Amino acid sequence: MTIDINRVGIIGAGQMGSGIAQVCAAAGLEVRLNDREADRIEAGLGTIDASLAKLVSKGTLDEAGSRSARERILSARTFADLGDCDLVIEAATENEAVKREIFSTLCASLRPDAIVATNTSSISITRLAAATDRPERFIGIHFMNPVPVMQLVELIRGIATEDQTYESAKAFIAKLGKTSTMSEDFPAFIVNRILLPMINEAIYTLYEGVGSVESIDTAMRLGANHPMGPLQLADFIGLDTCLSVMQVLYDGLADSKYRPCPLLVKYVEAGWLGRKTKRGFYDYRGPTPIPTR
Ligand SMILES: CC(=O)CC(=O)SCCNC(=O)CCNC(=O)[C@H](O)C(C)(C)COP(=O)(O)OP(=O)(O)OC[C@H]1O[C@@H](n2cnc3c(N)ncnc32)[C@H](O)[C@@H]1OP(=O)(O)O
Ligand SMILES: NC(=O)C1=CN([C@@H]2O[C@H](COP(=O)(O)OP(=O)(O)OC[C@H]3O[C@@H](n4cnc5c(N)ncnc54)[C@H](OP(=O)(O)O)[C@@H]3O)[C@@H](O)[C@H]2O)C=CC1
Repeated sequence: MTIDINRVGIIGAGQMGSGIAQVCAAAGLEVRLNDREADRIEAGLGTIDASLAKLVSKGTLDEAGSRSARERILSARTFADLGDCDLVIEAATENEAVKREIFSTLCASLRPDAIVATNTSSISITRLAAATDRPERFIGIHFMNPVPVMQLVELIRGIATEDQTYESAKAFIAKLGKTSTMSEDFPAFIVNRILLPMINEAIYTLYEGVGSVESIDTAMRLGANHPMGPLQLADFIGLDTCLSVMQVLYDGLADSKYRPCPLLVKYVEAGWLGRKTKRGFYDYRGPTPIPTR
């Protein structure tokens, strides 16, 4: 029997957590948004307001729909505030230690029948499940960025995930009006197994001087019809997340073809993480993005 998901908790109010909160609320679900700092939750709510306003200005959503969606999202300062949720989705930083720590403290606050999910881009679902008290009710629910716009959600079962958990997650995604696909639990699943090596290769292309930031992005936008150039997309995803995914691929598949580009490592070490820190392969501090190389 599938569990009908009506109340969703979200941990991590960054670009993904806020987007997931928004689409859940817009679909009529009650949402509790958590982060480790109150100002992060406030910033996440600000992102949601801006995104809802964009949808209203495009005529995709009316004012009343936007207001009622926003009212369905409450701040959750502690994990205890997630205690009445049917599903909790972790969307914190792409770092296994951070996620394991969250799961090891979260579960005691939840109903025994609640489903726990992770939005990880790459990390083993089976390993993360082992940090919970309910591996059979744990699953990967991997949304794409920007969540309000992208149609796909990857579902990834760990070794212990029960059919009922998978079917409940599938029904939840259908309720959001999105399309789910099933990926096996291998490093970075399907989308990022293919997308991130392409982005890493674009960074090598820059590193080796084959082209500038602008020529690489223009080449892929106009020559391969990608909506964003790969370096623009890397900045959009977050260079820290890109590096973490490449490291998971490199460690998990033990193949040198996944070696993270040293230039990517350097940008992350500089704290130039892309749009979220206003500098990456482009500098976003002025009115228009300027290539940094
Ligand atoms: C790393 C991982 O684990 C997995 C991942 O997510 S990988 C990343 C996957 N995502 C991608 O590859 C995104 C690639 N980029 C794109 O598809 C497009 O550039 C984009 C949809 C992001 C923006 O499209 P664009 O045409 O350049 O810009 P823009 O015209 O501003 O936006 C297109 C539409 O989306 C809407 N939109 C964009 N961002 C939005 C947001 N955050 N909230 C609400 N609406 C938004 C715009 O209002 C616009 O709507 P209309 O078509 O109705 O006018
Ligand atoms: N960016 C993308 O395109 C995509 C990302 N993902 C995945 O989604 C997840 C989140 O990514 P994204 O939203 O981009 O990252 P962001 O950096 O935008 O947001 C992460 C948020 O999690 C918070 N956080 C860190 N530690 C904790 C904790 N212990 N408890 C609660 N909150 C915490 C961070 O706070 P602080 O900043 O203070 O550390 C930050 O607010 C990652 O697993 C990522 O791989 C999946 C699909 C696409």
